[in-house]
Amino acid sequence: ASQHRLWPEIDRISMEQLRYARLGVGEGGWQLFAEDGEMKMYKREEEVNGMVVDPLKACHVVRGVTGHEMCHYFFSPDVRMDWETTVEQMTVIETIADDTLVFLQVHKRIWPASQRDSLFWSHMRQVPDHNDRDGHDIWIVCNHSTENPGFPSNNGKCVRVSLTVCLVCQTFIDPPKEGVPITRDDITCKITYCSVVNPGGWAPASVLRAVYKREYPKFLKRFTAYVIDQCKDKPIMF
Ligand SMILES: CCCc1ccc(-c2ccc(S(=O)(=O)CCO)cc2)cc1[C@H]1C[C@H]1c1ccccn1
Repeated sequence: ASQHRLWPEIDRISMEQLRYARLGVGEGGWQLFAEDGEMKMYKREEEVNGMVVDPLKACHVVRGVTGHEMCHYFFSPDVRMDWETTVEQMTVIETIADDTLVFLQVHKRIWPASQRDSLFWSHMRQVPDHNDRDGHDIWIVCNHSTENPGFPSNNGKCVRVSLTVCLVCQTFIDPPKEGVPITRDDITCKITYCSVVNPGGWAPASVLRAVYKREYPKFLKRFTAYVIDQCKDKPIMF
Protein backbone atom coordinates (compact mmCIF):
# COMPACT_ATOMS: atom_id res chain seq x y z
CA ALA A 1 0.00 0.00 0.00
CA SER A 2 2.92 2.31 0.69
CA GLN A 3 3.36 3.30 -2.97
CA HIS A 4 -0.32 4.15 -3.58
CA ARG A 5 -1.10 7.86 -4.18
CA LEU A 6 -3.48 7.88 -1.17
CA TRP A 7 -0.95 6.33 1.19
CA PRO A 8 0.38 9.57 2.77
CA GLU A 9 -3.20 10.68 3.56
CA ILE A 10 -4.19 7.21 4.82
CA ASP A 11 -1.16 7.06 7.10
CA ARG A 12 -1.59 10.63 8.42
CA ILE A 13 -5.35 10.44 9.07
CA SER A 14 -5.17 6.97 10.64
CA MET A 15 -2.58 8.15 13.14
CA GLU A 16 -4.45 11.44 13.77
CA GLN A 17 -7.62 9.45 14.49
CA LEU A 18 -5.72 7.14 16.86
CA ARG A 19 -4.56 10.15 18.88
CA TYR A 20 -8.05 11.71 18.76
CA ALA A 21 -9.69 8.48 19.96
CA ARG A 22 -7.29 8.23 22.90
CA LEU A 23 -8.09 11.73 24.15
CA GLY A 24 -10.41 11.48 27.14
CA VAL A 25 -13.93 12.87 27.17
CA GLY A 26 -13.18 15.02 30.20
CA GLU A 27 -12.46 18.08 28.10
CA GLY A 28 -13.77 19.38 24.80
CA GLY A 29 -17.47 19.70 25.56
CA TRP A 30 -18.46 16.05 25.22
CA GLN A 31 -21.92 15.28 26.57
CA LEU A 32 -22.95 11.75 27.55
CA PHE A 33 -26.15 10.91 25.64
CA ALA A 34 -26.47 7.15 25.93
CA GLU A 35 -25.34 4.50 28.37
CA ASP A 36 -25.85 0.73 28.32
CA GLY A 37 -23.78 -1.35 30.72
CA GLU A 38 -20.15 -0.72 29.80
CA MET A 39 -21.08 1.28 26.68
CA LYS A 40 -20.97 5.06 27.04
CA MET A 41 -21.80 7.34 24.10
CA TYR A 42 -20.80 10.97 23.94
CA LYS A 43 -21.50 13.66 21.39
CA ARG A 44 -20.69 17.30 20.73
CA GLU A 45 -23.36 19.39 19.05
CA GLU A 46 -21.74 21.05 16.02
CA GLU A 47 -23.12 22.50 12.79
CA VAL A 48 -21.24 23.32 9.60
CA ASN A 49 -23.11 25.66 7.21
CA GLY A 50 -26.30 24.91 9.14
CA MET A 51 -25.82 21.16 8.81
CA VAL A 52 -25.60 18.91 11.87
CA VAL A 53 -22.17 17.22 11.99
CA ASP A 54 -22.23 16.20 15.67
CA PRO A 55 -18.96 14.37 16.44
CA LEU A 56 -19.57 11.13 18.30
CA LYS A 57 -17.28 9.19 20.64
CA ALA A 58 -18.31 5.83 22.10
CA CYS A 59 -16.36 3.91 24.73
CA HIS A 60 -17.12 0.27 25.40
CA VAL A 61 -15.57 -2.78 27.07
CA VAL A 62 -16.26 -6.17 25.54
CA ARG A 63 -15.26 -9.44 27.20
CA GLY A 64 -14.14 -12.55 25.33
CA VAL A 65 -12.83 -11.01 22.09
CA THR A 66 -9.55 -9.36 21.07
CA GLY A 67 -9.02 -5.98 19.42
CA HIS A 68 -7.71 -7.78 16.36
CA GLU A 69 -11.01 -9.72 16.10
CA MET A 70 -13.13 -6.57 16.54
CA CYS A 71 -11.20 -4.74 13.83
CA HIS A 72 -11.16 -7.75 11.52
CA TYR A 73 -14.98 -7.96 11.48
CA PHE A 74 -15.44 -4.18 11.31
CA PHE A 75 -13.12 -3.97 8.29
CA SER A 76 -14.26 -7.08 6.41
CA PRO A 77 -16.52 -6.37 3.41
CA ASP A 78 -17.68 -10.01 3.38
CA VAL A 79 -19.59 -9.69 6.66
CA ARG A 80 -20.54 -5.98 6.57
CA MET A 81 -24.17 -6.60 5.64
CA ASP A 82 -24.51 -9.12 8.49
CA TRP A 83 -24.29 -6.39 11.14
CA GLU A 84 -24.68 -3.02 9.31
CA THR A 85 -28.47 -2.49 9.12
CA THR A 86 -28.44 1.12 7.84
CA VAL A 87 -26.74 0.30 4.55
CA GLU A 88 -28.72 -0.75 1.47
CA GLN A 89 -25.79 -1.49 -0.86
CA MET A 90 -22.06 -1.93 -0.25
CA THR A 91 -19.39 -2.29 -2.93
CA VAL A 92 -15.61 -2.48 -2.73
CA ILE A 93 -14.58 -0.26 -5.64
CA GLU A 94 -10.82 -0.48 -5.12
CA THR A 95 -8.43 -2.83 -3.34
CA ILE A 96 -5.38 -0.75 -2.41
CA ALA A 97 -3.91 -3.53 -0.26
CA ASP A 98 -5.18 -6.47 1.81
CA ASP A 99 -5.58 -4.03 4.73
CA THR A 100 -6.80 -1.04 2.69
CA LEU A 101 -10.01 -0.93 0.63
CA VAL A 102 -12.25 1.73 -0.91
CA PHE A 103 -15.99 1.28 -0.20
CA LEU A 104 -19.05 2.77 -1.86
CA GLN A 105 -22.15 2.46 0.38
CA VAL A 106 -25.73 3.51 -0.25
CA HIS A 107 -27.41 4.23 3.07
CA LYS A 108 -31.06 3.69 3.87
CA ARG A 109 -33.03 6.86 3.32
CA ILE A 110 -33.82 8.96 6.38
CA TRP A 111 -37.22 10.51 5.64
CA PRO A 112 -37.79 13.38 4.76
CA ALA A 113 -34.14 13.92 3.78
CA SER A 114 -32.88 12.54 0.45
CA GLN A 115 -30.96 9.28 0.34
CA ARG A 116 -27.23 9.37 1.10
CA ASP A 117 -24.22 7.48 -0.16
CA SER A 118 -20.66 7.37 1.14
CA LEU A 119 -17.36 6.69 -0.61
CA PHE A 120 -14.42 6.11 1.72
CA TRP A 121 -11.11 4.37 2.09
CA SER A 122 -10.89 1.91 4.97
CA HIS A 123 -7.53 0.99 6.53
CA MET A 124 -6.77 -1.52 9.27
CA ARG A 125 -3.50 -1.67 11.13
CA GLN A 126 -1.87 -2.87 14.32
CA VAL A 127 -0.11 -0.17 16.32
CA PRO A 128 2.47 -1.36 18.87
CA ASP A 129 1.48 0.37 22.09
CA HIS A 130 4.70 0.67 24.07
CA ASN A 131 3.68 3.35 26.52
CA ASP A 132 0.86 1.30 27.99
CA ARG A 133 1.98 -0.57 31.13
CA ASP A 134 0.12 -3.70 30.03
CA GLY A 135 2.09 -3.49 26.77
CA HIS A 136 -0.83 -4.74 24.65
CA ASP A 137 -1.03 -3.88 20.99
CA ILE A 138 -3.71 -1.63 19.66
CA TRP A 139 -5.67 -2.41 16.50
CA ILE A 140 -7.39 0.36 14.56
CA VAL A 141 -9.70 0.64 11.55
CA CYS A 142 -10.02 4.12 10.07
CA ASN A 143 -12.65 5.05 7.45
CA HIS A 144 -12.31 8.40 5.67
CA SER A 145 -14.17 9.87 2.70
CA THR A 146 -12.34 10.04 -0.59
CA GLU A 147 -13.17 10.87 -4.20
CA ASN A 148 -13.09 8.64 -7.23
CA PRO A 149 -13.78 10.00 -10.73
CA GLY A 150 -15.56 6.78 -11.59
CA PHE A 151 -18.12 7.46 -8.83
CA PRO A 152 -18.88 11.19 -8.88
CA SER A 153 -20.76 12.63 -5.89
CA ASN A 154 -23.18 14.53 -8.15
CA ASN A 155 -24.67 11.29 -9.45
CA GLY A 156 -28.15 12.75 -9.15
CA LYS A 157 -29.60 9.93 -7.07
CA CYS A 158 -27.87 10.25 -3.66
CA VAL A 159 -26.35 13.08 -1.65
CA ARG A 160 -22.71 12.17 -0.89
CA VAL A 161 -21.89 12.38 2.81
CA SER A 162 -18.36 13.00 4.03
CA LEU A 163 -17.22 10.98 7.02
CA THR A 164 -14.28 10.13 9.24
CA VAL A 165 -14.69 7.10 11.47
CA CYS A 166 -12.24 5.17 13.60
CA LEU A 167 -12.52 2.04 15.69
CA VAL A 168 -9.61 1.77 18.14
CA CYS A 169 -9.37 -1.47 20.14
CA GLN A 170 -6.97 -2.47 22.90
CA THR A 171 -6.79 -6.05 24.23
CA PHE A 172 -6.19 -6.87 27.90
CA ILE A 173 -5.35 -10.39 29.04
CA ASP A 174 -5.67 -11.57 32.66
CA PRO A 175 -2.86 -14.11 32.54
CA PRO A 176 -4.03 -17.53 33.77
CA LYS A 177 -1.74 -19.60 36.00
CA GLU A 178 1.71 -20.46 34.61
CA GLY A 179 1.44 -22.97 31.75
CA VAL A 180 -2.38 -22.71 31.57
CA PRO A 181 -3.54 -21.71 28.06
CA ILE A 182 -5.36 -18.38 27.68
CA THR A 183 -9.12 -18.77 27.13
CA ARG A 184 -11.69 -16.17 26.03
CA ASP A 185 -12.63 -15.76 29.70
CA ASP A 186 -9.21 -14.19 30.25
CA ILE A 187 -9.64 -11.58 27.48
CA THR A 188 -11.14 -8.08 27.55
CA CYS A 189 -11.24 -5.55 24.71
CA LYS A 190 -11.46 -1.79 25.32
CA ILE A 191 -13.10 -0.07 22.35
CA THR A 192 -13.25 3.58 21.31
CA TYR A 193 -15.44 4.35 18.29
CA CYS A 194 -15.34 7.87 16.89
CA SER A 195 -17.36 9.23 13.99
CA VAL A 196 -18.02 12.55 12.29
CA VAL A 197 -20.54 12.40 9.46
CA ASN A 198 -21.28 15.51 7.41
CA PRO A 199 -24.63 14.89 5.72
CA GLY A 200 -23.35 16.65 2.60
CA GLY A 201 -26.54 18.59 2.09
CA TRP A 202 -29.61 19.83 3.89
CA ALA A 203 -31.22 17.49 6.43
CA PRO A 204 -33.42 18.65 9.31
CA ALA A 205 -31.29 18.96 12.47
CA SER A 206 -34.02 17.51 14.69
CA VAL A 207 -34.43 14.47 12.43
CA LEU A 208 -30.67 13.84 12.18
CA ARG A 209 -30.10 14.19 15.92
CA ALA A 210 -32.98 11.77 16.58
CA VAL A 211 -31.53 9.27 14.10
CA TYR A 212 -28.03 9.56 15.59
CA LYS A 213 -29.43 9.12 19.11
CA ARG A 214 -31.25 5.95 18.04
CA GLU A 215 -28.88 4.47 15.47
CA TYR A 216 -25.45 4.77 17.06
CA PRO A 217 -26.18 2.88 20.29
CA LYS A 218 -28.06 0.24 18.26
CA PHE A 219 -25.18 -0.04 15.78
CA LEU A 220 -22.45 -0.52 18.41
CA LYS A 221 -24.50 -3.00 20.46
CA ARG A 222 -25.39 -5.01 17.36
CA PHE A 223 -21.83 -4.97 16.01
CA THR A 224 -20.18 -6.05 19.29
CA ALA A 225 -22.77 -8.81 19.81
CA TYR A 226 -22.09 -9.99 16.25
CA VAL A 227 -18.33 -10.24 16.86
CA ILE A 228 -18.81 -12.11 20.16
CA ASP A 229 -21.10 -14.58 18.41
CA GLN A 230 -18.75 -15.05 15.43
CA CYS A 231 -15.72 -15.62 17.68
CA LYS A 232 -17.13 -17.75 20.48
CA ASP A 233 -16.35 -21.14 18.89
CA LYS A 234 -13.21 -20.06 17.00
CA PRO A 235 -9.57 -20.01 18.09
CA ILE A 236 -8.52 -16.65 19.53
CA MET A 237 -7.09 -14.23 16.91
CA PHE A 238 -4.53 -12.22 18.96
C1 LIG B 1 -27.41 11.91 6.84
C2 LIG B 1 -26.25 11.03 7.26
C3 LIG B 1 -26.64 9.56 7.12
C4 LIG B 1 -25.49 8.67 7.54
C5 LIG B 1 -24.61 8.22 6.57
C6 LIG B 1 -23.55 7.38 6.90
C7 LIG B 1 -23.39 6.95 8.21
C8 LIG B 1 -22.31 6.02 8.58
C9 LIG B 1 -21.35 5.63 7.65
C10 LIG B 1 -20.34 4.73 7.99
C11 LIG B 1 -20.30 4.19 9.25
S1 LIG B 1 -19.03 3.08 9.70
O1 LIG B 1 -18.88 3.14 11.12
O2 LIG B 1 -17.89 3.38 8.90
C12 LIG B 1 -19.55 1.42 9.34
C13 LIG B 1 -19.60 1.16 7.88
O3 LIG B 1 -20.89 1.40 7.41
C14 LIG B 1 -21.24 4.56 10.19
C15 LIG B 1 -22.26 5.45 9.85
C16 LIG B 1 -24.25 7.43 9.21
C17 LIG B 1 -25.30 8.29 8.88
C18 LIG B 1 -26.25 8.77 9.89
C19 LIG B 1 -27.60 8.23 9.79
C20 LIG B 1 -26.78 8.01 11.00
C21 LIG B 1 -26.35 6.67 11.36
C22 LIG B 1 -25.77 6.45 12.57
C23 LIG B 1 -25.36 5.18 12.88
C24 LIG B 1 -25.52 4.19 11.97
C25 LIG B 1 -26.07 4.48 10.76
N1 LIG B 1 -26.51 5.71 10.43
